[in-house]
Amino acid sequence: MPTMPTETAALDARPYDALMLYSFGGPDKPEDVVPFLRNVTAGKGIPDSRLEAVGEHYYGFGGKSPINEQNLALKAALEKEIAERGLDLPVVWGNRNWAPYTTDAVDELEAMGATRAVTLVTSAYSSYSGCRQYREDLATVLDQRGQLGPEGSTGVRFDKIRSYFNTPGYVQGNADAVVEAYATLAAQGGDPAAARLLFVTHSIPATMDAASGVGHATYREQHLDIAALVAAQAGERLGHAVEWELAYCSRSGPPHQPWLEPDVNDRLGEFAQAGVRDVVISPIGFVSDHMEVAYDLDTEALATAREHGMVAVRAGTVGTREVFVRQLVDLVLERAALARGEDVEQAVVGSLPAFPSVTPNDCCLRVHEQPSGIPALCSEDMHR
Ligand SMILES: CC1=C(CCC(=O)O)c2cc3nc(cc4[nH]c(cc5[nH]c(cc1n2)c(C)c5CCC(=O)O)c(CCC(=O)O)c4C)C(CCC(=O)O)=C3C
Ligand SMILES: [Fe+2]
Repeated sequence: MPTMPTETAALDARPYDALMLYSFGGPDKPEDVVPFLRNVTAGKGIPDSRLEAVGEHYYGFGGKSPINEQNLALKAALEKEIAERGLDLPVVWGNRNWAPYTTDAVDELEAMGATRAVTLVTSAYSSYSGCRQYREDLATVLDQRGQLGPEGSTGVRFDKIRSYFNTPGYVQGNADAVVEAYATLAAQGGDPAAARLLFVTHSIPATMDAASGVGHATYREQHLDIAALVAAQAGERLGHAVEWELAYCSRSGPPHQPWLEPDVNDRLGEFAQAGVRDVVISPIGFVSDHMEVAYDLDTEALATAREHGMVAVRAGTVGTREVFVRQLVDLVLERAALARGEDVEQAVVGSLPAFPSVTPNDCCLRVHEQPSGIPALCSEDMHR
């Protein structure tokens, strides 16, 4: 193909002819809640009591999770950024647990004649839940469609961009949101200079955290690495030191099973006991204000803080912030250059290296050294 100057930008996404935005999914209406929860929890050993409670969280929001609209907004923002760069890369959206499902996205890719897609999952960190589970589900769906061979897809090929928690755009987007939250705290009569910064992410079983550390830092370590950066960037801009720590939300699983701790509510209680009155909560584990944020933080954790008489503000998620969307498109182009075999400089921040986009075969298992037997795409053995 001749490289005419007007086509230069458009060629940058080669070999990809589509971008797949791949997310969790959530119910759109009350009738969806139970089937959605069944999809999420099939074979996961989550107690019925927890499922009933989570169902109530959704019903409290009219049976509708905000996540689908947030993904549509992210899709639109990506399309805009892609168009502004003169790239020809249609975006399709699919979810693991609700419509449009993974298989719907594959149908759409086929209908548009795509042959090789680059995948962007809406999880910034590497663990079973944010990395391998997506790759397993994609392989399983291809298998159900009769499109899985020993090296991966025999139909549309799928690559993925690397985990992006330690990229400049992700960290800056979170730091911007934290700075804004400190201003809100001051406007609400809080004392920003005294406020603690409590980062929050999704708790996972301790065994899953251990398994997340094959070939790279664990899920917990990934958070600690960039939390330090977000706090330092925010502190510099606020003009005072920021004391921070990491807590967890949304624990499920049976009570005897260890999950990452402390729980955000427990930690807020301890803060109150220690005389801390002002808190900024930064949900660095999540990319949008979906139910885990809207319920577990905005409803539950903020109520806990109020009960203790604290002034607490929840910082935003990166959502569709420009700095984040630009970063995602940069990562798509970086992945494309890697696929073309070019030498590319991978932008990273913090002390950890760029995470792999073709993972070790035993990357992010549910349990260390216990392969599920379920094939997972985008690994050394299954890179198609
Ligand atoms: C690390 C992580 C993220 C963050 C990364 C990312 O953002 O992807 C995340 C995101 C999300 N989790 C979500 C919802 C749920 N997660 C559940 C259960 C679980 N999550 C886990 C982990 C994670 N989950 C784990 C280890 C379980 C136990 C089951 C298992 O071992 O796999 C359950 C079952 C009930 C319950 O146990 O709570 C639900 C309903 C939604 C949708 C929200 C909406 O609808 O707006 C989103 C974005
Ligand atoms: Fe979850």
